[in-house]
Amino acid sequence: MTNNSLILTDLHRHLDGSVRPQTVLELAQQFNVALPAYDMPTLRPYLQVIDRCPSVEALLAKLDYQVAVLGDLDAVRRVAYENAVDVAANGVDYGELRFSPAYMAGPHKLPMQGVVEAVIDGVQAGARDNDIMINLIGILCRGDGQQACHSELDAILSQRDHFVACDLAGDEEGFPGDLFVEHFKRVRNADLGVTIHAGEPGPTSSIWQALNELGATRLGHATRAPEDPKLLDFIRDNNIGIESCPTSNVHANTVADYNVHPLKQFLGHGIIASLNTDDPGVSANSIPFEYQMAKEGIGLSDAQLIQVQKNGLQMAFISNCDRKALQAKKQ
Ligand SMILES: O=c1[nH]cnc2c1ncn2[C@@H]1O[C@H](CO)[C@@H](O)[C@H]1O
Ligand SMILES: [Zn+2]
Repeated sequence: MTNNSLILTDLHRHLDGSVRPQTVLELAQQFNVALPAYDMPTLRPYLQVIDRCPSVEALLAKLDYQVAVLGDLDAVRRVAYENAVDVAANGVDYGELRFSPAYMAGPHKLPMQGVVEAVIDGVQAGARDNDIMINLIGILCRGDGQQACHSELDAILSQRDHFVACDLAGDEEGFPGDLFVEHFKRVRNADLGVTIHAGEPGPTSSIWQALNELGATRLGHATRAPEDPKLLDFIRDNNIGIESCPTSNVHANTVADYNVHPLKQFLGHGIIASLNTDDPGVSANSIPFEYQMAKEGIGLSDAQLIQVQKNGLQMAFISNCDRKALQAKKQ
């Protein structure tokens, strides 16, 4: 389903939502973390979505196991390294991994800057060993509130040169984007890109807010964008990239099924939308699986699948020079 002569990307993948189940189990034993079970068949349904969750919140609750086991900075480095290995194993040439320093540091009260450094270290080593290019996106966890998000941003900016962008994730309805205008001013002043989780499950006003007030040039999900035709036009006319994650949307019940996923409509509207995994640790998905479902479930044509793959490279938070260098690898 993917085209080998084109660069394959995964631009929306939470590093702290992509911890291998086996690693969760091993780290839990290492750090004496209580789990509902210690054998994989019994444990798996707690860690991963079996059919679907009733809501985004229910899906996100499953992620908590993945950070509960991060007992020290070596554990953080390990999951970061394994993330890079797993992205490469998906056949991806260029990946963007995002993570929340506060979410990862929280359970064992690790130093946030140390977490950032350990992630950088692990991802760099994994990318080097697997001959793949990976960039990092820092996440601000909306649910922690304004003050905590400023501290989280401090930790990210302490290693500014190792990031390409910042994102806002978590509880979109409880903590709307208006609370984070100052944070994203700081992000833009640091010359970092902006992508925002919006319109999943929040209303179209949340997407407008991300674009107009936070300065987003990319959107995570935006599954509710089709409710407002003017918004779709705006997204197309301003070359806003949409990071679609169909399996995650079906699992979180923000889209009823693949065959009603808006990706097809985005592409039909001329919007730059790409295919991504979101949280493979809970969804047990991969980039090849997303392309397969885009064809068989969403019903994209072969030409649309090629367009989606090209869109990934076009939307990437990299320079045009890097884009050309990546594409040259394939020729
Ligand atoms: O699909 C999603 N929607 C909104 N927030 C998410 C999603 N997946 C993960 N996170 C959030 O991202 C941070 C970890 O990277 C956590 O805040 C988690 O709740
Ligand atoms: Zn996400």
